[in-house]
Amino acid sequence: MEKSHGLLIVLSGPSGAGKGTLCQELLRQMPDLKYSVSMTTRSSRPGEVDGIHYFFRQKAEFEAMINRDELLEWAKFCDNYYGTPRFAVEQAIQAGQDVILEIEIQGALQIKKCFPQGVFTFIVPPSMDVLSERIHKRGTETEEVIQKRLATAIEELEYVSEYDYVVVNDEVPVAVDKLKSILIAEKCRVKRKPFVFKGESV
Ligand SMILES: Nc1nc2c(ncn2[C@@H]2O[C@H](COP(=O)(O)OP(=O)(O)O)[C@@H](O)[C@H]2O)c(=O)[nH]1
Ligand SMILES: Nc1ncnc2c1ncn2[C@@H]1O[C@H](COP(=O)(O)OP(=O)(O)O)[C@@H](O)[C@H]1O
Repeated sequence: MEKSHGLLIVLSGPSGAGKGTLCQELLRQMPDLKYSVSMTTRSSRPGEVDGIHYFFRQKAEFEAMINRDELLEWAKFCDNYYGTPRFAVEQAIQAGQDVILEIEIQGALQIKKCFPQGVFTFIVPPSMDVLSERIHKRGTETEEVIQKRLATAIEELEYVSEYDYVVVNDEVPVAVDKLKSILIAEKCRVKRKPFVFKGESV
């Protein structure tokens, strides 16, 4: 059988919903899955490593990448730029590897336009109180930034209907099992429209 393209999995959800936690566990359990390392202009948090968690870049460099069309999608979120480097994702999918993108909604909607065959999954917390509690406990942002993110979260929840799947992150193992089930089912689909990459004709 001819080798098919990999899956493009898009994971979104409010800040503190648990995307990073679930993604890390999913990658541990599914080591063939490739994590797309995003580019951002925000400062690194303690423990975050350039090139592993994000590519941390200055605004000018980020804007130059936008101008060279080197980002598959990008968005401004809470005063910083975030974007997906195009090359690594396209190369992996073309090689048959499944790729996971952990991105916010504006970016996910851009991806949906160019790759509607992606698997769009939204992570939600069990409640807004739990979200607030988790984001405070994480302790990585100032109170001002936390409040901005919680306000943004309420707007973000309106977009669940744009996604194919929604997973409530109550218990980590349960939510990870759900994500795994989604991926396994998606990989068993009989029909999927092929990806058309930049510069290729349909
Ligand atoms: N559009 C887009 N959003 C991204 C990208 N990388 C990360 N994000 C999103 O940007 C938002 C802020 O991320 P971050 O500053 O790491 O905060 P956190 O979600 O609270 O851990 C989250 O919703 C991320 O999913 C990207 O490449 N593109
Ligand atoms: N199911 C869960 N139960 C309890 N705490 C969780 C759960 N999922 C994530 N957390 C914690 O909540 C905080 C936010 O999770 P994180 O993965 O950083 O969210 P996001 O990447 O969506 O911003 C972290 O401190 C994480 O350890």
